[in-house]
Amino acid sequence: MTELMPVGVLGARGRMGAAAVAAIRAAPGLELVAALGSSDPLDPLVSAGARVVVDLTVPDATYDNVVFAVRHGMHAVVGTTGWTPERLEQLSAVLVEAPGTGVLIAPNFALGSVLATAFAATAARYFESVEIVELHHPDKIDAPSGTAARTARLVAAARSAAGVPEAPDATRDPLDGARGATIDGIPVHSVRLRGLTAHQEVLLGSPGELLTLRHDSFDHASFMPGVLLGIRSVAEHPGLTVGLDGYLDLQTGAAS
Ligand SMILES: NC(=O)C1=CN([C@@H]2O[C@H](COP(=O)(O)OP(=O)(O)OC[C@H]3O[C@@H](n4cnc5c(N)ncnc54)[C@H](O)[C@@H]3O)[C@@H](O)[C@H]2O)C=CC1
Ligand SMILES: O=C(O)C1=N[C@H](C(=O)O)C[C@H](O)C1
Repeated sequence: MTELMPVGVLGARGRMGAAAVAAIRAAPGLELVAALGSSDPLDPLVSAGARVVVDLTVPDATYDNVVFAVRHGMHAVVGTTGWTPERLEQLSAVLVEAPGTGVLIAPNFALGSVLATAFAATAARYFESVEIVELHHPDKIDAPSGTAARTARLVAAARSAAGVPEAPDATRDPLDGARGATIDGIPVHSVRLRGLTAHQEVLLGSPGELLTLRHDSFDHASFMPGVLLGIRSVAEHPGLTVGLDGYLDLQTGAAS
């Protein structure tokens, strides 16, 4: 008989956590052994024998949760936002002490979003201007979204590698916030609106043309295939992987 993979979920009573708990329960080959909330200690992950911990909590808690998992020999699949380049560096140092342990930090588990970000990075060097608009439900606590931050960083890196000059912008003395936040030189605008779930547009403009790359998650179901792929693949990817694209061959769409 094939052994089931024991999985623990942190943030199990949140929007994403509750959806992940249901998806794991329904997934062949996986066994939910712990479903913990904000007031629970983390020890049950260890006593229940979780091999993979899924973190879907809040930016303030996620780093400590992941370090706990790694130090106890568990792999981690993380959807929580708030991972700055400095935090990622700190986590990489922790992982050096735990060879063989894998951590996936995935700002977005929806395949369409992962593809849209990759397309944006590919297109970025060919346009004079790039701006990002992300639109979410008003219960989201972070802004800009983790997806927008990662998209901006990848777009900026691609433009810098190709030697693209700064985007033109004649604005003088704007009202605070009018031009959005700036991540690595890319303007990012955040909308919070009742009725929305998770949406992003990358606008790429050159004289006489506009390319819009838009992705919409209408339901948390969009994230679950990516969560399950992360759980099933993380042990085969020791060290730190940022972005679900690290587990995909985007040329063929297959899991690597
Ligand atoms: N990577 C992806 O595809 C997605 C990522 N997210 C991100 O996931 C995170 C959670 O989002 P939602 O579920 O919408 O938020 P939510 O607010 O509905 O859920 C967060 C849950 O975590 C719990 N929590 C807080 N601290 C905790 C701790 N130390 N241990 C255990 N549980 C703790 C809260 O009580 C709450 O139940 C956010 O950072 C969000 O941006 C959301 C959707 C998709
Ligand atoms: O909070 C959310 O809802 C989402 N958070 C992630 C992010 O910040 O990018 C992923 C998705 O946009 C939904």
